[in-house]
Amino acid sequence: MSSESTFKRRRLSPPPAQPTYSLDDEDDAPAYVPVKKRREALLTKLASKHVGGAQIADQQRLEEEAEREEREREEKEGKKQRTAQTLLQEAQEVKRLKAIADAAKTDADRKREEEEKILAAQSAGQKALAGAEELAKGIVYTERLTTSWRPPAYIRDRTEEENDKIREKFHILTAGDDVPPPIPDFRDMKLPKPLLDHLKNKKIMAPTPIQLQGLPVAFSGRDMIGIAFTGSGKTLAFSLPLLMFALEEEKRIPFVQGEGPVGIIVCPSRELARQTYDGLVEMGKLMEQAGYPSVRTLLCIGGINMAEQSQIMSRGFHMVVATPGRLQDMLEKRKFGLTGCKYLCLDEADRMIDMGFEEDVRNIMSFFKHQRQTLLFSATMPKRIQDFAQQALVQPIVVNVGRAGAASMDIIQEVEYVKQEAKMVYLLECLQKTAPPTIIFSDNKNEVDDIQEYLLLKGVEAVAIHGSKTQEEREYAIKAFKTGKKDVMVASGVASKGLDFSEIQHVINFTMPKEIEDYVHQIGRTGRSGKTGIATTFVNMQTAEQTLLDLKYLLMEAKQKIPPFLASIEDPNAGSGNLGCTNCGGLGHSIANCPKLEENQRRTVAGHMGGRDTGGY
Ligand SMILES: Nc1ncnc2c1ncn2[C@@H]1O[C@H](COP(=O)(O)OP(=O)(O)OP(=O)(O)O)[C@@H](O)[C@H]1O
Repeated sequence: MSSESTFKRRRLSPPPAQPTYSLDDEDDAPAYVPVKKRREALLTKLASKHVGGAQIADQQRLEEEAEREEREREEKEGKKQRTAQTLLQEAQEVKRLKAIADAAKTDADRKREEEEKILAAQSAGQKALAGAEELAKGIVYTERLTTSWRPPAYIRDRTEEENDKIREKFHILTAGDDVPPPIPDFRDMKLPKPLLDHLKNKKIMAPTPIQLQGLPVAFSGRDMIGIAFTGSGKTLAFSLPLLMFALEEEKRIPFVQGEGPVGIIVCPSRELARQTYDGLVEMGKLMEQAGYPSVRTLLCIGGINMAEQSQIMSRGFHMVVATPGRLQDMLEKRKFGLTGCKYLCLDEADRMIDMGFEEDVRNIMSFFKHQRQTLLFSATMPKRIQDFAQQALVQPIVVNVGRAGAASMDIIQEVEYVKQEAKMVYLLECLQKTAPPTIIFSDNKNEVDDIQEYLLLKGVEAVAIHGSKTQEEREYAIKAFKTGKKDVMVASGVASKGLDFSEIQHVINFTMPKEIEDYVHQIGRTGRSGKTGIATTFVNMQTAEQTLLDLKYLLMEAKQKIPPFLASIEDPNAGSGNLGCTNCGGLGHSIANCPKLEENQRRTVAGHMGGRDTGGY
């Protein structure tokens, strides 16, 4: 029932009189009083008074004032109309200009926009790289961590222009806020003397570019993405800060059973983890001999009996070097926790994610109970991975030495056309190019075995590693090759990624890897720490044209000889401003036809069941 039917609406008091305005009360006057009326009112007012000279002046002033106000009001009204008109015109103008711009857009612009969309779509389905718990609880760290480390005063006093000059000299690009200064001398990094002596003994006299900028960043506690060529000394750039941090913590309060670690380095392969572990143990021992506190490192990789590590576990340990699978397993079984852990480094981070360890990494991150310093390192770091990894980092600094995905300039790259059936025989001839040691790569486990068998038959001392070999077999092979007992190692790419064998003379890619990033990592086993090496790659009809195009551009970038059959491949995107693939970094294609995208999709569907060697981790 409506209230109207019950109650008669009745006016109880007379309506308020129409508001009247006086000139004395202009402040309260919300409505317009025509100037004519105002003038009349003013004259009436003045007429009622005695008119003297001053009053006439007053009158004139008041009249002028009234006129001015009128003018202003008219102007305002006009402006309002004009504004409305202008906005409309503006909108039309914007539309017109956009149409012109659209028409003028080059194919390259349109392509770039298209690529950005593909990249965005790629990332859209991707969960942020952060711990599951952090993601679930929406924990976001906004403040960067700080440490007590400071560069010496004379370095702190350098101007930003001076710092930029140093970076320029070493071809270092940085991104991020408040980037710590580059330090081109180990002595200025406040390293303890035994460590400085150790570096000198290893003929490590001056920091490499990734070290001279990466170490100050890491010592300062900052999150970081470090990108530098294969063999450019990245391992030291993330191992030294962890060692220093461990020493500091042990010095503060000695660790007992059940305590630690303070930091973790995760590597994509067991061999790479062992290599990093060996380096840390060596430096730790050296420090202990020099009277510094004892710091302990746990190796946590698949294929080894963890009982061997029980002695370390029983004393409390400071550092862990691990592969993702075994580390996750240990954490889930509560063999140790990450409550006090503040340092996480992912070596070959992009590889790890590409190899399908993304979920494992996320799980590992969720065992951290506090904010950590997170560092990602690799020779190749496609933008896709950088963008996605940024979510796990706090105000990160990107340190980039050369283009991500570029090959080391210390490698002579030779690409040869060899028919499939002629490969084995030609391999023997190819081995003569240099003295040993030589590494031969193949992506296929069976082919690795076949090559080794053939070489053994021909009297070549060869060992082999791939994901299906037992841990003992792998360790034996690496040791025999490293110590020079064997001249040749035949390997699947994954099993030997990131391994630092000293003085490899020659890398032979028996099969050109489908992805150019794999090629960069594989040839990167030679030409390390400033020495020159040779890489020979066999290609033939079976090599995809796009892969060949990527290779052609990479050779061009590295100023290498381009064989005629590569030179003759035409780039369908030539001249369209193609800046390479934002997904994998390949220069010969765009993201729209990136082989890696296809591979990722295939892997998602197949659940890592492909025949390709994933290293057995
Ligand atoms: N400042 C330096 N001066 C000379 N040699 C160095 C220096 N730093 C490291 N090295 C040596 O260079 C070699 C390669 O280093 P490292 O394995 O760290 O390279 P990397 O950048 O990790 O390569 P990859 O990407 O292939 O894993 C090692 O033998 C190391 O001892």
